[in-house]
Amino acid sequence: MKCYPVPRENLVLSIDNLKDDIPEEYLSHKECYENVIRKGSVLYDIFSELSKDRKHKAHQAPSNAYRISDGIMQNVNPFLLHFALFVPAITNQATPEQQAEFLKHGFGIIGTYAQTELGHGTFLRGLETTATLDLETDEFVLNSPTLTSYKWWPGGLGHTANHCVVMAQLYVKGKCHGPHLFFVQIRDIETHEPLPGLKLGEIGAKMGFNTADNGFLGFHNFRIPRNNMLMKNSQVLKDGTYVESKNEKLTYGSMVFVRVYLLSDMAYMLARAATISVRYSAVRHQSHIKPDEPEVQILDFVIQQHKLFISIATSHAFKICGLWLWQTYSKVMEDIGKGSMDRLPELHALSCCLKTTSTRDAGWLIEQCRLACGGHGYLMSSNLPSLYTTATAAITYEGESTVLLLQTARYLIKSWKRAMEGESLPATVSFLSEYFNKRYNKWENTPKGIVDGLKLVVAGVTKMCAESIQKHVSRGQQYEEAWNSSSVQLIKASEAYSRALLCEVFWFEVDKVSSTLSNNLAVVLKQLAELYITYWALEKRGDLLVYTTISKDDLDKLQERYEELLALIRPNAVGLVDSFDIRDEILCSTLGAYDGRVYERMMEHALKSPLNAETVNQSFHKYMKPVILKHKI
Ligand SMILES: CCCCCCCCCC/C=C\CCCCCCCCCC(=O)SCCNC(=O)CCNC(=O)[C@H](O)C(C)(C)COP(=O)(O)OP(=O)(O)OC[C@H]1O[C@@H](n2cnc3c(N)ncnc32)[C@H](O)[C@@H]1OP(=O)(O)O
Ligand SMILES: Cc1cc2nc3c(=O)[nH]c(=O)nc-3n(C[C@H](O)[C@H](O)[C@H](O)COP(=O)(O)OP(=O)(O)OC[C@H]3O[C@@H](n4cnc5c(N)ncnc54)[C@H](O)[C@@H]3O)c2cc1C
Repeated sequence: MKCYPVPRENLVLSIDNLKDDIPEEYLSHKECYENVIRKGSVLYDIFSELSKDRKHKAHQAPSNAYRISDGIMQNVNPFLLHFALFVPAITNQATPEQQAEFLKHGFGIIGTYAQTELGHGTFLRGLETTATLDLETDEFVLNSPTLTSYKWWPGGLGHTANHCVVMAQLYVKGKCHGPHLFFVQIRDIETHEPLPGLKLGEIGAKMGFNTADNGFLGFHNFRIPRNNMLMKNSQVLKDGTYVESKNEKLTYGSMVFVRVYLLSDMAYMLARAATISVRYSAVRHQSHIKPDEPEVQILDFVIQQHKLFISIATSHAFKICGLWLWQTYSKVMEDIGKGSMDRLPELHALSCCLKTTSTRDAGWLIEQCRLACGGHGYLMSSNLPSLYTTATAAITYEGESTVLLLQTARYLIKSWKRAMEGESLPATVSFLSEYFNKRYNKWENTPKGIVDGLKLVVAGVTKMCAESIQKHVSRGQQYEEAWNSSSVQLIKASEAYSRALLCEVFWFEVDKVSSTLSNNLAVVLKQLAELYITYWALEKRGDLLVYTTISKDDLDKLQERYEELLALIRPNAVGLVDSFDIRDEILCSTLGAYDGRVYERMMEHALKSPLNAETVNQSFHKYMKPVILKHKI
């Protein structure tokens, strides 16, 4: 990701009107939205001034913008899609001339990415919005032919964005050419009124993400210039000639960008949850270990360490793997720019399974951090509930988890077949050839031995899937039916692949840099990486017993080593979460503040509840009192 000058956090955090007088949980749905627009507009203005001052492309957010925005907003920024998908879609899918035209207003326009419809989110080839070329007027006519074709979910679409990139089925001279992207203005810049021929609104309250302004959009004979189709990969000429893309999947490139980004995003989500729960566990004293000694810090309970240290390790795993995946993405994008798309399928497969595993793990680990804080973790003021609802939305958006794992499985099966035919494979799946040629080692109780074992599981499950598909086909099913019949195992193969990748990249990246680090830092990072790998070896002991030569004795030794690692990490636990360096104003947690004044902060926050503004609420006199007096004996 390009590094732009970043607004120093303390500059942004010092701006008075970015502070909230009333905690957001006490605002109405509408007040919440208006509050984030107020704060988001201040940020938007800062980023705009910042980029103009430094002659940077005046439409790209600084690299730490997301982190600052998350903290200031204390919820999702309704301008997020402008930066996350609208601008990347234009810069990746439009010609240079179109980019200059569409982005000439820089921060003067606010966009979103309108792909999902009421009736379709996963199956893009089933999208119903149409864009039909009118040769006479040199325009496309956009329509939503059915209720299910209404765009539904795009962030910022309800009341914030005035432009969007729309995914619609392209029709030229009566022929459908499949989903293509179009640049569409949807509101008047001055008045913000929806343009004629459009039906716009927000989709209603959600489990979380309630400030994202997810909206709906319907088209009725809405006209845009022909040049508004993003034409970098495929074109429609003035005479109606359709020039197809070298690879129709290039249209989906913007989704790969966000999936790659989400690994780092989840690292940050987990860093926050771990900071809150570990610091709280150092402050909270509860119960005894030795009956004749004072109550202990709950962080001294080994089971509490088991619940929390995996989150510290996982945050580092996702950060390191996120950087590795970003480098892969950047290289593949560079290759595509030079006309080679050889590695696009590999990138697609990697981004699908790593996005899924990182978002799923972030979800259950944040929940585990919440539960480890007892009742106080259930308070909104702990910020753990909001972290949970924000993180778990990512399991669904940008590609629903099951569907993406099946995409990776598709790649594994194809790679397995190539291995059977003796073809060479990319490094990320070359272990399939080694397995096929029976070139693998006896179990070793070392991080490398565990990584090799996890790869053997992937190969073994992939082989089992290939055989299952073949079995169903031999019984008369079509390939697609056989694929569906084997999908439970196919998901398992992808999950195993993703876990092996995370363990391998985490361990070897840490091992690679450890010689450049101070001894103390190298030791602690290696302890975290070994904890992560050993944790997952124990979690996946069943598969390891089936597919490797691991023994019961090896597993007992791994369990012992795991518990040793918990004890080794315990003295550094608070220092490790402090090193995430997340300021209180961004952490937004009564339980996780740096000064440890948990109980005072909890009471301060409770007193901000509007209910505590008076000792007796009016409802007593209006409703309770008559009933109490009536039944008073
Ligand atoms: C003011 C201050 C603000 C500061 C903010 C700063 C912000 C900074 C940047 C932050 C960036 C990110 C932050 C994250 C926030 C995100 C917020 C929410 C965003 C949510 C957005 C969305 O949800 S957009 C909609 C997402 N939708 C999807 O993902 C749809 C999923 N479905 C699909 O991808 C496809 O339909 C499918 C793959 C599932 C199936 O399609 P299809 O049936 O056509 O595929 P097949 O299975 O038949 O396979 C066909 C072949 O195509 C290959 N393929 C498929 N997809 C891709 C792809 N994407 N890339 C490459 N190749 C692909 C597939 O492999 C098959 O190939 P073969 O096997 O060779 O046939
Ligand atoms: C908070 C949030 C923000 C969002 N923001 C945006 C946005 O900005 N822009 C945008 O365009 N979209 C956005 N979305 C929509 C999101 O991309 C879709 O919800 C997502 O792609 C899933 O599609 P769907 O909701 O139609 O679920 P479906 O695809 O209908 O999935 C429902 C179930 O069917 C299963 N299923 C579907 N297909 C298959 C298959 N082939 N094989 C096996 N099982 C299958 C799924 O696994 C799932 O269990 C957002 C969604 C959320 C929750």
